Amino acid sequence: MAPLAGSSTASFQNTENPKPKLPIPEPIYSNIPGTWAYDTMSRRVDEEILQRTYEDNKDVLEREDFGTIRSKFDALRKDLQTSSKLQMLEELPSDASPERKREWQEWKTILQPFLDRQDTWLTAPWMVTEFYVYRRLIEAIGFWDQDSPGYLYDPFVKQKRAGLESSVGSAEAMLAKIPNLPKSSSEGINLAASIALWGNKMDLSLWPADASHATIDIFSTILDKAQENLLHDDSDKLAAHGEQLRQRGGGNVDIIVDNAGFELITDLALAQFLVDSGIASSVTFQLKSHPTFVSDALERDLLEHVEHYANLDPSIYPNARQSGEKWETFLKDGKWKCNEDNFWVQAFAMWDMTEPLRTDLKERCDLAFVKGDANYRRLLGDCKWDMTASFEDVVGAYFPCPVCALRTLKAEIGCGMDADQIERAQSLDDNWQTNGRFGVLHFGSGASN
Ligand SMILES: O=P(O)(O)OC[C@H]1O[C@](O)(CO)[C@@H](O)[C@@H]1O
Repeated sequence: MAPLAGSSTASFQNTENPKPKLPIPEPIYSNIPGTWAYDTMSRRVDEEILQRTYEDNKDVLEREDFGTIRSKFDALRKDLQTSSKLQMLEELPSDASPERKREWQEWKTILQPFLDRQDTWLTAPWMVTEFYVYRRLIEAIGFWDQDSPGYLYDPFVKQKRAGLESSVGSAEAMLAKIPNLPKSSSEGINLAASIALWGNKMDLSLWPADASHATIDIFSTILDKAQENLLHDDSDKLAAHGEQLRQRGGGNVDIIVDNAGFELITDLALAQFLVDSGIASSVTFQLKSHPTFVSDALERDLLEHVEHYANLDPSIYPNARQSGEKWETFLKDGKWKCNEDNFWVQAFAMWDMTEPLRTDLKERCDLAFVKGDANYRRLLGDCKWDMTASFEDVVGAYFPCPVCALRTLKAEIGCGMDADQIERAQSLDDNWQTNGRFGVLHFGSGASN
């Protein structure tokens, strides 16, 4: 089934923000059988992700006081199973805080064009519906409702903890490398970035975690294949920019974080290197404001990861323990900061970044690392760009500051890859766009206005 005529709304707000330099193509829809987007929205989210969420939270979901939450959770699953029409989020109580009202209004802005068209879960753009699943889950839980038994309840905590525990074995070997990386040559920043890039392969929404891998160093094998599996590599540009920041005494670097668990440990390792090398005088972790996409990290996850590592047994995990202690100091000294923002859990294209976040990045941030597949999809507005279209013209042209995307490919979307690399990946692997085997490192200079 082709997308509905006139349904190409990739940009949900009419902001004055700078836009990509090239004409914006159609977004991805999830109504074409055989595509990964279709499988995700018609089956995977309900049968795998929400089913596992139910199993992980069975003890609370079957409690009497969770009755209303359970009904809303089941209703969400039913809506997905029947691909019903989208509906607006529930109205807020009149005494809701300005923050909640604003967040609700932003979702209204996102959803209204598709509510007007009576779109279903499959006919609205994929990015909208996939983010909306998690927002509906948060609504069902009553995550922000102080009177709800689900107040601030994280349904993914069990998986995130398992991911944290199983990260240690691989992380011990990886963290041993970080203090020894050369600080002023491109080799150091390139290896630290490569570690954070390939950390994105270890994604719990695709490959659920269990603690049984806690002593196995799987990641070394992944890193061995890093260069071979990279389909675009701007690490020279990244290193040159990093060196400029280092020479002027260090910049403000942000990491727009993706998954908790092993990937987050690789982000902390990157941030450690950035501070130790003098490339960054401060690192801000941009984190999700509510549980989403199963494994995406909140501030509390980050703090829990740091604490876990700082308390590891030093006779078994000396390097991981030492890093954990160092990370605690960075947080205490204010060299590392955490910032949660609703924008990171919304389906806006990144060129429609909301305020005050956009102005903050524009004025304060000297380099933003954008981690993972879902964030990358948003960089591209989840639109079907020509895969060879330059990253600078698509993202570098509008992003509010210099930007480096570190992504393993998990969705049928991309840009900035040479045709011969695309052909190589196609010939090696039928599922090259979605199975996380291949990665890209893109650098964009950012909009000047
Ligand atoms: O954790 P990441 O890298 O953002 O990956 C999550 C993304 O991957 C997928 O699971 C597949 O595209 C999406 O559902 C989601 O956009």
